[in-house]
Formats: sequence, C-alpha cells, structure tokens
Amino acid sequence: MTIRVGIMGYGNLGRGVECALKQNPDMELTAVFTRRDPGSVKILTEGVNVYPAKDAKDLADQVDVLILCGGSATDLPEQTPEYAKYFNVVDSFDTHAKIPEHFAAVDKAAREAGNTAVISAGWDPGMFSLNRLYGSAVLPDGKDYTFWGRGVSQGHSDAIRRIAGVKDARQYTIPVESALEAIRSGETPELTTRQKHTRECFVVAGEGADKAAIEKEIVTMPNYFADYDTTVHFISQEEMERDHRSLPHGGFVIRSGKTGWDLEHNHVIEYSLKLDSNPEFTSSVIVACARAAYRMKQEGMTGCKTILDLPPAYLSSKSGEELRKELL
Ligand SMILES: NC(=O)C1=CN([C@@H]2O[C@H](COP(=O)(O)OP(=O)(O)OC[C@H]3O[C@@H](n4cnc5c(N)ncnc54)[C@H](OP(=O)(O)O)[C@@H]3O)[C@@H](O)[C@H]2O)C=CC1
Ligand SMILES: N[C@@H](C[C@H]1CC(C(=O)O)=NO1)C(=O)O
Repeated sequence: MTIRVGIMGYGNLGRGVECALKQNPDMELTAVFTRRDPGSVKILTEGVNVYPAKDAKDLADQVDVLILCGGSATDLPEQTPEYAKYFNVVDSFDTHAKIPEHFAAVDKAAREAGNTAVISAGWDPGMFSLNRLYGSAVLPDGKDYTFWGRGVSQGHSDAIRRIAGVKDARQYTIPVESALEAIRSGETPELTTRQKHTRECFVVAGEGADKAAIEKEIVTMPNYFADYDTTVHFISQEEMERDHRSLPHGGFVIRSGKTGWDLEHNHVIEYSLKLDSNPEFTSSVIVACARAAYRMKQEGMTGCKTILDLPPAYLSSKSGEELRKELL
C-alpha cells in the first residue's frame, strides 16, 4: 500500500517534491494542484493530472498527504490552515517569527477535521531546528550558532518576488567571515543578527517599475531583511537566467558546551549541509515528514506537529525491525 501524495503549488519546491517521490518507492504522486491555468503547468510524471487548486477538496479521497509548496510570505499562512480541513498536510513554512501563530491556526483546523499536519519541514526550520534541540538537550551549559550560505534562500527570494513590479529575484545569504572565524576558533561571542549575515539580492524589475520603491520595500521588510545589511542589484532577465540558474545553499549549526564539576571540559557538536539544490534537499526532508505524518495519522495522532514532534523512526521507510538491525 503506497502513500498517495498530492502537491499544492508547482514551483521550485513543487518540482523538488515530484522528483523526491521517485526516490521513495513507498510513496506515489497522485495529483498536482495549481492556482494558475492547469494547462500551463507541465509536470514530469506521466499519468498524473494537474488540477485547479479550487478543486482540491473534491479530490481528497485520492490523496493521503497533501504537500503545500507555496511561498511562506503570502501563500502558506492562508493555504495550510485551509487545506488542513480536508487533508493531512505538510508545509515548509519558514517565517520563523510567525511559526507560533501559524502552528495555532493549522492546529485548530487539523484538530477540528481529525487530520495530521506537519509545518515548517525543511532544513531551517527543520533539520537545523532538530540539531539545535539535540545540542541544547545534550549540552545544557553551552551556546549554539547557526550560519547559512553563501547560497540562495528560497524564502527570501520568494518574498522579493511578491513585491509589486518584481518579475524575478534571487537572494543570496552571506555569512560574515569574522563571526565565522571567531566561532570556529572556539570563541562564544554574543552576536547580533546583523553581525552574522549579510543579504545580496538580484532583482528583475518589470517595465516601468519603480526601482527605488522596490529596493526600499526589500531592505525594510520585517522578518526578512530589516535586521540585515542588504544590497539590491537590478539586472535583466537574460542576466538572471545566465548567472543565477542554480539554487545552491548550505550552512551549519554549532553547539559548544561544557561538562565537569567545574565545567572544565569543552565539547563541540557540528551539523553541516552543502546543498547543490536547496529545493531538492528541502523537498527530500518534506517527503520524509509526509511519511511520518501519514503514520501518525494511522495511529490517531492528529493536530499540528513540527519536525521536533515526529518520532525519528517514522521518517524512514524501513520498519522498526530493519532499523534496529541496521542502525542501532
Ligand atoms: N524550511 C525550509 O528549510 C525551507 C523552506 N522553503 C520555503 O519554500 C517556499 C517556496 O519556495 P519556492 O518553491 O522556491 O517558491 P516558488 O516561487 O518557486 O513557488 C511558490 C509558488 O508560486 C507559484 N509559482 C511558481 N512558479 C510560478 C510562475 N512561473 N508563475 C506564477 N506562479 C508561480 C506556485 O503556485 P501555483 O502553482 O499555485 O501558481 C508555487 O507554489 C519558500 O517561500 C520558503 O518559505 C524553501 C526552502 C527551505
Ligand atoms: N528557509 C530557508 C532555508 C535556510 C536558509 C536561510 C537563509 O539563507 O536565510 N534560512 O534558512 C530557505 O528558504 O531557503
């Protein structure tokens, strides 16, 4: 019995989920939904139809888990609570400051419908969140640091694309080298958001768009850019397609902590990612979380979860017996 997966929203993440499902034979794609004209959306999986998003709830009996691949800036706050009424859902919501309110809205909808929802699946939030939890649980006397990049943040790129007059955008996150060196040398400084990363944006503006207004909206955008030193470059669509086609990213979480009666012993935990494709890696995490959501629903564990609430074994396609044989 395969787990039947639907995709809501066909962009970088939607294509990534479609691809990731091919690497998970216990799961299959059964439907793709889009707010655009379905005829304009070409998917790569034969035998699967593209439907209008407005028809999704009528096809709920064909989907065990609906994976929401919309943007966190404006799509997911509406879509995840709405579709949790009809489906088990997974999303990648990554506006960190708004995760508590998103969780509450999705939890209300999922509980009322008896569905299971997983929000904020991916790598940050997601795998990095898990490693921050492991680090602080194991080394309570310590500090952790998270660094991203240099790479393309999909959330920040999506947020810029939502600005009136913007045709396309990529945002690169760049770690501040001096901060990196201090942490790697074992120092544990207090660093402000601005002292850890800068952000560089490449934007294609529409014909006649007000570039000064676009730049101002970017650099002052709360939760995304306001707390960072941000630069904005306006380029042509040709330059965008020539110089910014790939979506690499990565980063690491470091936890340094002390043990011993006099806290005399130092320990460092590091978890790092080097990603050729941010969307494909993120989608692979999301697909594993969709498997866990399905299993939790089968066991009556409904309502909203984050990756921190998922039993690790439920992420794997292997049975408990196989995992105990191979991984313990
Ligand atoms: N937690 C994490 O670690 C991560 C989270 N993310 C999140 O994933 C979100 C989605 O990122 P990403 O997939 O790159 O965003 P995209 O901009 O590629 O897609 C977002 C939505 O826009 C619509 N869309 C896509 N292409 C077009 C187009 N050509 N014209 C019009 N509409 C289009 C699609 O909806 P429709 O088909 O309905 O039109 C799609 O679902 C990000 O906002 C980010 O928050 C991303 C990476 C990591
Ligand atoms: N959510 C991020 C994933 C990581 C990357 C990131 C950043 O560069 O600011 N923050 O978290 C994304 O959308 O790519």
